[in-house]
Amino acid sequence: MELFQGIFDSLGITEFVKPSIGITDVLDILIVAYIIYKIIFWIKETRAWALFKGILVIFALAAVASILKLNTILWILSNTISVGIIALLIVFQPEMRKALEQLGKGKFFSYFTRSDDAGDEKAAARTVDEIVKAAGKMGAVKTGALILMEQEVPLGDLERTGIPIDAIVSSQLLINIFEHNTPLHDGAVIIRHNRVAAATCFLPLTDSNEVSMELGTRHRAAIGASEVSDAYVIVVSEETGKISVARGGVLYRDLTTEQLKTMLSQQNQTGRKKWMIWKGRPEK
Ligand SMILES: Nc1ncnc2c1ncn2[C@@H]1O[C@H](COP(=O)(O)OP(=O)(O)OP(=O)(O)O)[C@@H](O)[C@H]1O
Repeated sequence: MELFQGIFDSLGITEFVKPSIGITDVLDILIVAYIIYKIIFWIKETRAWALFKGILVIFALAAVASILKLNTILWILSNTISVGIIALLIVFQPEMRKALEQLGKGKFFSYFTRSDDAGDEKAAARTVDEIVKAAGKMGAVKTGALILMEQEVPLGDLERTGIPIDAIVSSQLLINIFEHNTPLHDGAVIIRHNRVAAATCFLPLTDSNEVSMELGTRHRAAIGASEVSDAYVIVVSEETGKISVARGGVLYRDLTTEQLKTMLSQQNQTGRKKWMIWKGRPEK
C-alpha cells in the first residue's frame, strides 16, 4: 500500500481512495467480457471479419498520420468517420438483422416458443428422409430444386414472396413441385415444422465474389439465403444433377444422398441437445 501511496504522491495525488470491488462489479465485468467475446465471435463468423481487418488498417494509418502530423490525412479520416459508420450499417444490415433475430429468437425464447411439431423427433427424421429421397430422385433425372429448412431464424419475409402450401413433406410432393413447366417449379420451397410452408419463394442472391463462376443464380440464391438465416438450403442442379447444401454462407457441393442425410440429421441432434439442456433430461 505504501508503494502505491508513494506513486500517487509522486503524481501529485494526495488522496488515495482504496478501490472497492463488489460482486456486482465482478458480474459487470463478466457480462461485458462475454458480450465482447460474442461480438468478436460474430465478426469472425460473418463477412464483417474482412471489414474488421480493414478498419484495423485504417486505425493504424490514422496512428501513423497522427505521429507524423499528416494533417490532410487526419482531416479526411475525421470527416469521413460519421459517413463510414452509416455505410457500415447499410452494408451489414443483413448480418445485423440476423444477429438481432437470433438474439430475440435465441435459445431462451425458443424453449418457450418451440411447437410440438418442431419437437417431434420422428416427424423431423421423416422430413429429412423425404427430402433426401426427393433430392436423390431429382438429381438422377436432373430436375433443378431449391429447398430451405427453417431453423431458429424465421423465414417469413422470404415465404411471403411465394405461394402458401402448408402440406406434410413428402418426396412425391417435392418432386411434383419442382417438375419442369409446372406453375410452382420456379423459385424455392420453404419447410417449417416438418411442413411445406410455401413454394416459388424468391431468395436474396449472395454478392460474395468467392462463389465459383460456374455456379448460376440458383446456387447464388441458396448461398444468399444461408447468409441471412440459419436455414439449411438444399440445391439440386438442373445442369449436373448434383446435390449441394448451403449453410452459414458456405456451399457444400457434390454431396451423396448419405452425406445429405448426415448433414440434415445434424439439425435434429442440435435440437435434441438444446432440449436436453433446458429440460435437464435426455430425450428418448
Ligand atoms: N433469387 C432466386 N430465388 C429463388 N430461386 C431462384 C433465384 N434465382 C434463380 N432461382 C431458380 O434457379 C433457376 C435458374 O437457375 P440457374 O440455371 O441460373 O442456376 P444454376 O445455379 O446454374 O443452377 P442449375 O445448375 O440448376 O442450372 C430459376 O429458374 C429459379 O427456379
